[in-house]
Amino acid sequence: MRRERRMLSRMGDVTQGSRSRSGNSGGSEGGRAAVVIGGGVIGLTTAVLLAERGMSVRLWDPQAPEETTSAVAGGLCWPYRIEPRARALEWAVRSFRHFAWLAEQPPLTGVRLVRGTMPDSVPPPEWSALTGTPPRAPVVDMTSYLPYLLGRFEAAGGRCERRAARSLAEAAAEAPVVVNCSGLGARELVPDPAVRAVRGQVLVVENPGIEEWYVAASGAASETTYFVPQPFGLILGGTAHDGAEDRTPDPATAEAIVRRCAAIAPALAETKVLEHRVGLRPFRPSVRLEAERIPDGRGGESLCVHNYGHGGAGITVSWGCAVDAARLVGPPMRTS
Ligand SMILES: Cc1cc2nc3c(=O)[nH]c(=O)nc-3n(C[C@H](O)[C@H](O)[C@H](O)COP(=O)(O)OP(=O)(O)OC[C@H]3O[C@@H](n4cnc5c(N)ncnc54)[C@H](O)[C@@H]3O)c2cc1C
Repeated sequence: MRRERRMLSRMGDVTQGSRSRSGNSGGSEGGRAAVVIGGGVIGLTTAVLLAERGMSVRLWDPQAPEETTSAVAGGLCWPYRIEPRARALEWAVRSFRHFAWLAEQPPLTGVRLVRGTMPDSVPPPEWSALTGTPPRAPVVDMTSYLPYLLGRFEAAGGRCERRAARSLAEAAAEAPVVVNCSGLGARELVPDPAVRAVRGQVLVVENPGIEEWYVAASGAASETTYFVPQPFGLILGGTAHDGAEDRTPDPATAEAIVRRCAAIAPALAETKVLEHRVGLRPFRPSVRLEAERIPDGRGGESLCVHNYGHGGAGITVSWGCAVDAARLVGPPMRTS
């Protein structure tokens, strides 16, 4: 755990944030208390960081991690379908460093550094400097990684509660700090009409021996062609349909994905399909990562830090965004 703290402090000093002027003290054992809303990769990562800084953190989500959009993701760390580009790149670069460290313990974390090809895109120099040429990027097995994050959160004293926040005020009534990582749920919770779903469909197939990832995806195209090797099979993708919300896999779409991938790797034409998956990317024209003060329902105020709208790159930017969210939360101990 000490090594993890050292690693995070190298990513950015998270103890120098602004001081809270919260009227709601609600801490435990002298530390400040927080409710994190949302247990996908964004909420879990942020909750880990806050709990490891000594805050008393409760994580609210009516769903288990394996039911989230985060569990559907291909798991390749690459800044795709996320805005604003420049900030996303900074978050991705900082996250890369932490993922590279997690990749030193792949069976535990589910993170590996894997070589691949992206024929259609010229990555920004900051990204190429990290990934090399040809690129070697983090590939995250979400079936291992989400439980790893959960274990790390609980080891740091965090508590998971299977409950939905009906409003931000409900959470504010229970803690001086609320961190809103509700993804697509922010549409209703905030409410924020700028958040919209970008539907993605993928398949998991038996891997005929492919060890490198391949991605042909332009930012705006609704059909992409990619495969990502994972320990449980090869993920084939994909689609990106703006505003579509049907979570049922479409057989014709699945066939078209296999055809496109087989045009690149012919062995994929005959491979056995293990699973169909659909997820809704929580897209926003600009990720919302900022703080505001909200009423706590008792005449005081709580600090609310928003961290949502990460579109097609939530895993890729998760650690960088969590560090910025922690800065906005401020120091772990109560100061007023
Ligand atoms: C097909 C597909 C492939 C993808 N591939 C990649 C990839 O290779 N690399 C990458 O970086 N990204 C990828 N993504 C994008 C990535 O999955 C998302 O950006 C990421 O999962 C967003 O994480 P999140 O935690 O914000 O949202 P989610 O995982 O959706 O979690 C949000 C959680 O908030 C909870 N919630 C909502 N409202 C409330 C409330 N009122 N109270 C309590 N809880 C609430 C929900 O129940 C949910 O569990 C992919 C997405 C899809 C669909």
